[in-house]
Amino acid sequence: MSIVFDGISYGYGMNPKELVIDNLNMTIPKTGLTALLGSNGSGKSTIGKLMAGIIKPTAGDVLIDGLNTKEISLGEVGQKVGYMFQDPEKQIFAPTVEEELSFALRINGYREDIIEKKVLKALSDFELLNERTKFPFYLSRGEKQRLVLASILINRPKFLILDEPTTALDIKRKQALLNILKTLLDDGIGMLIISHDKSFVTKYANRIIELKKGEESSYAV
Ligand SMILES: Nc1ncnc2c1ncn2[C@@H]1O[C@H](COP(=O)(O)OP(=O)(O)OP(=O)(O)O)[C@@H](O)[C@H]1O
Repeated sequence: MSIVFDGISYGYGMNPKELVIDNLNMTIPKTGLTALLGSNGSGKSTIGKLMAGIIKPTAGDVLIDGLNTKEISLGEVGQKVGYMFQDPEKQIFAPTVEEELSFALRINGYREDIIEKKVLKALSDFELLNERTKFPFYLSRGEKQRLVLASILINRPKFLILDEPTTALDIKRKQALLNILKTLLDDGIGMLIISHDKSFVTKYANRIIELKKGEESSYAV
């Protein structure tokens, strides 16, 4: 079980000389924590989006458990890989916290009593019980982030990509997030964390990938 980048190139523009990722080959194990580090603009978020199937490679293939992201739907990728954007606000759509949590379950046809149970557990696990009926826009940044994480995890993906999860979190909130991630890792959920915050990610990372202009050098820790 792994996520494989097989000869991946990606460019946002039409000019082939302006590739952000140029013939990248790497395998990311489906368990443990992989940290993806690199300077601004080196292509970290682009790699995250390629892994989550949000964008498709210009050349090469991204294989998730052997399935090519070009050949499966975004929904199918989403059942395997959850992706938390750099800015959590960009992925909150529902008018209340509980509807944000139940949205995907309803689409996937779960019974109402099961949805109720799952939503209650998520609210409790992520300390959002008091926010249940609130308009998500008014939540604090930390609460928004917990809501997004809870909404992703309620669909039970096997792998999680977190893009700069510690931006704007204070030390207490960073520790709270680390505790959540540690529990997920112990439950066997694999993770890729994109970050500038080396001290945060290296705390639990099994493997570090450093990106330099779309080339990777990786080492185990
Ligand atoms: N939607 C887009 N359209 C055009 N160019 C883009 C787009 N998104 C990213 N880029 C460019 O692609 C390059 C890589 O961006 P990416 O966001 O993947 O880097 P990053 O390593 O995550 O950067 P940061 O650490 O600043 O978040 C940058 O030069 C960026 O300007």
